[in-house]
Amino acid sequence: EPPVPRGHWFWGNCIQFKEHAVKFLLKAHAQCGDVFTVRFLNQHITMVLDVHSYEKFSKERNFDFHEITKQVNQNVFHYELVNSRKMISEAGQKVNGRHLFTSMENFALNLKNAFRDMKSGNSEKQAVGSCSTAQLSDNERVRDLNVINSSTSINTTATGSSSNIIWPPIYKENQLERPQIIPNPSITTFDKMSTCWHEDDLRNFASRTFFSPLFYTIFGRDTKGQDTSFHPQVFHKMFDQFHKYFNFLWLGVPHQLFPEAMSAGAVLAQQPTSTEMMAREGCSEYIKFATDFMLRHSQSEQDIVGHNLVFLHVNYNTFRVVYWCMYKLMEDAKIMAALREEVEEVVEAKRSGSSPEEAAAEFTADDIHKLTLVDSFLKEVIRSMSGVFMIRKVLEDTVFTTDSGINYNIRKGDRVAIYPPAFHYDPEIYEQPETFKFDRFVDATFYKNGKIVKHPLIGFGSLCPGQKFAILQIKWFIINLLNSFKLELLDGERTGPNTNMYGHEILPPTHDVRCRFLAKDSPVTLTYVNNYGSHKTRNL
Ligand code: HEM
Repeated sequence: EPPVPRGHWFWGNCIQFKEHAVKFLLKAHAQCGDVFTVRFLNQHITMVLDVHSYEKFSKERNFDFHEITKQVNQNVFHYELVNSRKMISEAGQKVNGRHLFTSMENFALNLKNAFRDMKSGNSEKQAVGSCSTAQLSDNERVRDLNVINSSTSINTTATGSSSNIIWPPIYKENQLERPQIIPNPSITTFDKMSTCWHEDDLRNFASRTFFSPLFYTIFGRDTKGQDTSFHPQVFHKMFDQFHKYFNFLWLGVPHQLFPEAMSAGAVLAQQPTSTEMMAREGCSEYIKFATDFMLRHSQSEQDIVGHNLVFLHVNYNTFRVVYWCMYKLMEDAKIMAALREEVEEVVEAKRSGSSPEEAAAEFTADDIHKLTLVDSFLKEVIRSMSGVFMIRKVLEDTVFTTDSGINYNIRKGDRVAIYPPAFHYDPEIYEQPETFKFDRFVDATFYKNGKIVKHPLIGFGSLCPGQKFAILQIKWFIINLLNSFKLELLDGERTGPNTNMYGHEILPPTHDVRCRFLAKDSPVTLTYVNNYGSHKTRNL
């Protein structure tokens, strides 16, 4: 049986893990070997800390991921997905193959709009939604969404005591009784932001340039063009608040202990009905498929709300990576200069038209992937910031044979995990793992125990269906960002990953930083070209 590292008689290894998961696991590995079992209160997780055993681990049929997602869905988002294996496997195809390119095309359009709005000042119109108390149940009536119109802050508060707020909200059987989201008339416009530098919190800047297009790519836009509480900036703010408690919630600690998470959850539950959602312009194929699937399996509107939030939750990882990309570019002038040079060179080579106004450059997915420094930089961000478990439930007593041929008896009912951050910070695989080296992955091969590591970067686990889409989105964002903006940190502003949050797919920062940015004059217009031919053209 795998050995067990020493821990507290009651907490097990909780405290060591919370202090610094990677340091604890690397130390336990040195003492116990490649496979050992840690204990969190009464839950046992067997860690397979051998990078060469990754494929065997991923392919072991008795190690099941669905039991884990079921736990997250129930404990955090309060719903159960009927026929979940089929649903995830079929929905996952909606962001892969030819769908990858159409999804990307939608994202690129939304990104273009977000950048255009940033420059014209439109993105600073913060839509504000509040529920009409006449239309709401008692539980919903206590929520009042106040969004302060400011370039730097959105303040969403729930009036009434938090104990009045119920998460998950209780809907009546009639699906039309879902909370109505009403248009909010208070919209403020701001001056154009071109021609001068603007200061902002990095989260806010990243939210307006990246989270907004991400949100619209998933949920589309209201065809009537109404601004409501179902708005990217409101959801971003609330998700941030909700996510702080994610590790506790999925382990099963009751929501009631976290009033802040409950009030955020109550706001996040205010979504269009499934019919309204599917009619939204640009609603993703993934959401449409999943909603239709769930309706066919007689799932409730509340279940669909829960699923929408799970989907936003997985996409939120992409936002977190983008935050770190922006930060790392600004933190080191050398990195900024090197990536800017690579992007400008490619854009210049591709640009057409003689005057700046006519200048345009087209990129296919292949073109995007050819930028080797952008590629390496993104991998380095994922290496240094991922915090996720690749965790499975053990369905049957299993003899697991590591790559080096050692057998371990793994018990049915336990959990078993690979911990990618422990590989990502293994000094034998990565020289000076604590140092951020943006070009680390250029033409690089990594070794452990003298053998090539086939999968040195495991930030997406083995099952994430969104990996290709996320990578393409982020690279395209970086190219557009460098093409359109100059950006820098304000003096003395520094942050780092919050290592108390290991367990999140991508670590959040310990605190936010202030930055300033300047929209470039007449940047080259960048267009993403769908390799498979635009679905928009095909539909004509
Ligand atoms: C940088 C961005 C992302 C990161 C770091 C990330 C990471 C992960 C990880 C670590 C897992 C668990 C996989 C495993 O244990 O083998 C996962 C699962 C999943 N991810 Fe992602 N992900 C990202 C973006 C996305 C996007 C954009 C989508 C959708 C378009 C997505 C959809 C999913 C889904 C549906 C699952 C659950 C799969 C299942 O239940 O079988 N992810 N992701």
